[in-house]
Amino acid sequence: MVSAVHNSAQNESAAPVARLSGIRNCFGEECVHDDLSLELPRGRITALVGGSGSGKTVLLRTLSMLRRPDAGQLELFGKDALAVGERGQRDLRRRIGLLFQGGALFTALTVLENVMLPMREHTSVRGHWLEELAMSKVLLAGLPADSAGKYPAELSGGMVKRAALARALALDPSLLILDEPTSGLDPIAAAGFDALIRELTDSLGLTVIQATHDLDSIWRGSDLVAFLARKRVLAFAPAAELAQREEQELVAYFRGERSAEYAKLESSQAGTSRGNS
Ligand SMILES: Nc1ncnc2c1ncn2[C@@H]1O[C@H](COP(=O)(O)OP(=O)(O)OP(=O)(O)O)[C@@H](O)[C@H]1O
Repeated sequence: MVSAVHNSAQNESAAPVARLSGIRNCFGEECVHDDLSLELPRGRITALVGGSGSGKTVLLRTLSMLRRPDAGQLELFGKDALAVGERGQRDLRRRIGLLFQGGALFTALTVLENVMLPMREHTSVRGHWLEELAMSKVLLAGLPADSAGKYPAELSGGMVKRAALARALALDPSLLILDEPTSGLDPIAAAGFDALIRELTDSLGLTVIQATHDLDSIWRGSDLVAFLARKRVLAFAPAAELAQREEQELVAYFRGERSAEYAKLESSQAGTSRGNS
């Protein structure tokens, strides 16, 4: 019995955190995904990229069990997420931290109250322990202690994202799912957010998938890039590898005009920082 438990723990740690295969998602006659497959390796940051409308958000909703696919398999933490029943799904959801576009914080609650909400709902921690635990998440997300008592409207855009991240971390998730976390942030705040995600991934052993259009996040903030096109994950590899591929969508994305402008900016910044050093 002990060794069976041990083996099952070992299997889980070797398996990908999430495995999607043969996924189809349709809205009426229109299918956004068809025969889509993807595996998220443990402890890595995956950037989910693709043109507008390619189905990044729908894929993240599928992965977080907010949307049941029309066909295909979804395995989370080694379990068949579409067959585990309501209670099983609740247990799996607890292991996922979500940060969707806009932050989606409750505006009538302070930052600390927002973070305490999922803790109240899913744990038996109460009283000052609850406050302390929530405070530890606020600090973990890189917010100053005095932001805990503030309302979302009193925070900058970057702080709202961090507050939403603190809430996503509330239940100590193993998988963090982020939908365009740096959109609307200036480049410095965005770089700070990317660095924080990297730090948390490394120190907490998180697995992260983030939909993004941000070239900095793709190149510097991720280990792997899942490129969505033709209703599936057309390619899954580090950005530098994808930039060498010849499929027309990848050429347009990684070697098109926007990329050339980015490369120019990168080399001028590198020149400036060399000049400064
Ligand atoms: N609830 C829905 N009902 C009908 N169609 C939907 C629904 N949700 C998404 N879609 C459609 O699915 C397609 C993919 O949408 P999705 O939001 O996943 O794209 P995206 O890649 O995240 O785009 P963006 O980069 O612009 O955020 C779009 O054509 C969208 O209109």
